[in-house]
Amino acid sequence: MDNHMAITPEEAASARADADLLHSAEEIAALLDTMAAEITTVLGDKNPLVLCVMTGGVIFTGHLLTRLDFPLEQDYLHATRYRGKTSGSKTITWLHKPDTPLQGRHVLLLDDILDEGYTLREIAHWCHEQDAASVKVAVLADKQHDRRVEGIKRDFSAIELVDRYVFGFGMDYKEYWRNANGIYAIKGL
Ligand SMILES: O=P(O)(O)OC[C@H]1O[C@H](OP(=O)(O)OP(=O)(O)O)[C@H](O)[C@@H]1O
Ligand code: HPA
Repeated sequence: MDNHMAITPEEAASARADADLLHSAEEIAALLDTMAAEITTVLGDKNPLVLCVMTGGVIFTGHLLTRLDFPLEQDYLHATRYRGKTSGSKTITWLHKPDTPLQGRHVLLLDDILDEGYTLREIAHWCHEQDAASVKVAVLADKQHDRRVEGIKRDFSAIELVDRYVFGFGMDYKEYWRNANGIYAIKGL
């Protein structure tokens, strides 16, 4: 079943033209320097297994990893609940689980956004079930509202985001503009 709410490239271009820039690439770069220093303090001697949550986490992961100058291993997983829509279902769909065994590992999950929290809560729960020694969560953006589910918190975040639908730096608007170099908010959302 195709769950995407497809829009045309022209509609995507128009959404981008009307959007508000909330956080520039330069601002994000400086905030990622700070986050990398914090992560280094906590995990720099732990040989962590760093797991990128695809798809949205990919750009954040790329920018952050070049700032982590200590031994680590990297793998990825793909779990999704929005699937190209602007509101998510309460259950997530696993599209890929990491090949690297998690048992006894200090796991660092990297994702673009902590919004209602269903996605990272289920992923963190699964990591604990795999007997990870510890599970930490780093997100580029932590959206501020009172709809967060119980049982999930982030350990590191660069940006406290306003409660609007955003895109850019890995985050999509109907599968477009993950490539936007900054964080933008859709007009009216
Ligand atoms: O905190 P939540 O409300 O659960 O939302 C956050 C999740 O939603 C997005 O993923 P999405 O389901 O859109 O998958 P994608 O990254 O593959 O687009 C985002 O990348 C997070 O993983
Ligand atoms: O605001 C958002 N933008 C893009 N993807 C998302 N996934 C959860 N919230 C968001």
